[in-house]
Amino acid sequence: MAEAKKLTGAGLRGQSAGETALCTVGQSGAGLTYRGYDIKALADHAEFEEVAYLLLYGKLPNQAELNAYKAKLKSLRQLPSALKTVLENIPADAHPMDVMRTGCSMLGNLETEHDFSEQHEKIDRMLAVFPGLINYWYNYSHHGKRINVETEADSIGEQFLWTLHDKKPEQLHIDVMHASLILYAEHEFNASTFTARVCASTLSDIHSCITAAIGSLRGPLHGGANEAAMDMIEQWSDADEAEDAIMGMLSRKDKIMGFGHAIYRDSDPRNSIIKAWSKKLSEQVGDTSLYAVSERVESVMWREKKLFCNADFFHASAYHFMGIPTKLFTPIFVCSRASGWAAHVMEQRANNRIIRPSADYTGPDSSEWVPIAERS
Ligand SMILES: CC(=O)SCCNC(=O)CCNC(=O)[C@H](O)C(C)(C)COP(=O)(O)OP(=O)(O)OC[C@H]1O[C@@H](n2cnc3c(N)ncnc32)[C@H](O)[C@@H]1OP(=O)(O)O
Ligand SMILES: O=C([O-])CC(=O)C(=O)O
Repeated sequence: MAEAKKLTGAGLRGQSAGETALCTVGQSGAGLTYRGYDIKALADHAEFEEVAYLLLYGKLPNQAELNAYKAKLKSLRQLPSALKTVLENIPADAHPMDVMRTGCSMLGNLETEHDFSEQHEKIDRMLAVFPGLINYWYNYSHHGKRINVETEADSIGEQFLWTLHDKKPEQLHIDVMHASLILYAEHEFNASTFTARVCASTLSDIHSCITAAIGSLRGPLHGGANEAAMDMIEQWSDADEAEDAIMGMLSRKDKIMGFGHAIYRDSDPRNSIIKAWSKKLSEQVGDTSLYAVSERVESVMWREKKLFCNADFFHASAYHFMGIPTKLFTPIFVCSRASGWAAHVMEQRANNRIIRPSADYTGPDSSEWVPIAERS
């Protein structure tokens, strides 16, 4: 069994900041479980909605419960017209994560959570709405098209692809989306989830918690790494060119996006799963460079730095092969992680104390007041 990574130093590394029954990350150096279920079993066998239900309702659904849950999510997809108006006013060059953040916040204005007894309703609504929300904005701002978001799609992943391309997606792509959304659904006290929990600890409303988490996920050191990885790998036309470029980046001490992890030591268990899907998709589209480039970057990073791909790296090529524009990669992460964030918000609310750590003061001992006219 691999040893767990030694966790010390800045960034609260290695400090327990609370309890959770939702997820374990890297306890044996590599593993990932949601409520005790291994990530590989979930990604191999479950639909995303089963996993969302597991996180949000505490158990795997039976068939009748799953059918009812999916039917409910399907019935909650429509976008309020005031939300459409807001989306239509956001420019095409806005960052799609800013669109998600604004869209979530606007939904909170229109359908405010007045009482925690409404939390499940509000969460299900967000899960149902998010794919259509981002793709409504994308299609309107980029193609001048007002799409119908009330599709016949059977799942959240299918809904994302359907509303993006305005047509029913093929089965392989739906299968990839289930696996991808499952891999991204939950990850213990990562930065965005912790953000959601800090917000929840003030007894704020669910839309504020999720909006805050979206802002936190946006950064390239967290969810934004899948887009940054794509921007990097698409510059190279073959594996040798990629190797030369990576060697140069390492010599300049550049960060290589999609590699490394705050908790895992020698692998991220999500990588081999999304990598296998990326390979399958590359074969389907007849790709001759991007997958080979990605594999070479992976082997050079391990050879040179013992750094491994995290969940984001092979998501880049997988999403690209499905015709998803790079700027929409991180919003897909939101469509998935909203389930984990919301489960953490509910867990925090159920056993709450306001999160308020201390700081080690490093400023001056004492400063003497100087009237404004005498200041330099
Ligand atoms: C879904 C997700 O959010 S997964 C994470 C997505 N983020 C990325 O892919 C961004 C690239 N990766 C990183 O920036 C980091 O690995 C993080 C933010 C994920 C983790 O950060 P940390 O916990 O501080 O990393 P860690 O302590 O393991 O770093 C050890 C050393 O490896 C280096 N290192 C870590 N990751 C990378 C990388 N991707 N490229 C180059 N060097 C790296 C660090 O700079 C550090 O070097 P130093 O000791 O000389 O300062
Ligand atoms: O756990 C982390 O720090 C980041 C991560 O992989 C995730 O949120 O999925």
